[in-house]
Amino acid sequence: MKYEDSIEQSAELLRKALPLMSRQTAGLHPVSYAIWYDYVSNRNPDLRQAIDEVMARSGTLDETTTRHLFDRHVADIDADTAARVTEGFQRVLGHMATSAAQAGTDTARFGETLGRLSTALDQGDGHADAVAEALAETRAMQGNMKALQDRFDDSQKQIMALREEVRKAREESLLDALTGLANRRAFDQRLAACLASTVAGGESAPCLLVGDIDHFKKINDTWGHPFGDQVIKAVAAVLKALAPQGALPARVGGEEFAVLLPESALPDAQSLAEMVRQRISAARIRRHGAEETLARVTLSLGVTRHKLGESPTEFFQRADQALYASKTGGRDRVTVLAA
Ligand SMILES: Nc1nc2c(ncn2[C@@H]2O[C@H](COP(=O)(O)OP(=O)(O)OP(=O)(O)O)[C@@H](O)[C@H]2O)c(=O)[nH]1
Repeated sequence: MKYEDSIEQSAELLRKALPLMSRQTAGLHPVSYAIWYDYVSNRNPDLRQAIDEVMARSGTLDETTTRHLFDRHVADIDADTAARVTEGFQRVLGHMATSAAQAGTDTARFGETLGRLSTALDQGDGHADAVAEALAETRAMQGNMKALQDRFDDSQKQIMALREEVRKAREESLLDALTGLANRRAFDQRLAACLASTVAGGESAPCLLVGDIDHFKKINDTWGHPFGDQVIKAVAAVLKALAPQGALPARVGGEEFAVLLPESALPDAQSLAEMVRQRISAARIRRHGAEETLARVTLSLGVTRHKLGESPTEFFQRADQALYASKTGGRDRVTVLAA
């Protein structure tokens, strides 16, 4: 879920979320704010459905359910960021609560003054004084309201900054830091979503390439770990460059890669794997700061096509079997295992 709302949109969503939050038995805190914000924004269908189901069943969200929904549908970010953001929301909402209480006090005081003035006017005495007092009170009230508005605006900005932090953390949690490719977590999520939306028919189906750098341990042992990292980055760059639009190249393990092709014919997936293999085998990776070039780096690959109804694990395992056949068959090759 991405949070890219303008301040105005965010304020509007906040206005919609607050009354919903306040009707629950769970307290008014950042965790409940986060789920109700997503609920009213209508962009998290799974969360919305889950909340609707709980509400239909029990009529309210308690603390445990609120926390559970947050963990499950909103907070897939690391614990440190979640703690920092939670604390930030706490501060902002606390600030807003103080402002709202202050507004209540000011309004009550203003009401009392007007009441007193109205009585004085009814009794017909001290008109001039009463009008002057009313004017002064009105001005003071306007000043207070302006200050209150500024504080709300400030709180909104802080909320936006916190949301941006969550968005970035979430994005980073799906990327492999070394290569910038999708990481295993992102790959698993996309694979599951892709298979869930697959329908029968036609030549096209999800296809999967998995690749593993050959004799990588030897590369590390001979040239050192930093150079091993450089090789991993070079392989990632080839995958990134050759993956067609819509495909997801990912680093799924230390020296293991995968490319998910959501809709492809098996021969096309095979050609892509062959192209990747050739490009890597033809490349010569130079050590940073060194003149000599390295002996060839090669990649073994396995390719398969999804069988309708098959789980992500079964699908991946068959691609892995194909990869294993490439390894045992001599490496630097592509093996295809049809479904
Ligand atoms: N430099 C570097 N090495 C890594 C990283 N992750 C895993 N490795 C190393 O990758 C090596 C994998 O070696 P193995 O699985 O034994 O296989 P291999 O030497 O590649 O041989 P084959 O796969 O059989 O061709 C291990 O030595 C790991 O330490 C990483 O991020 N950077």
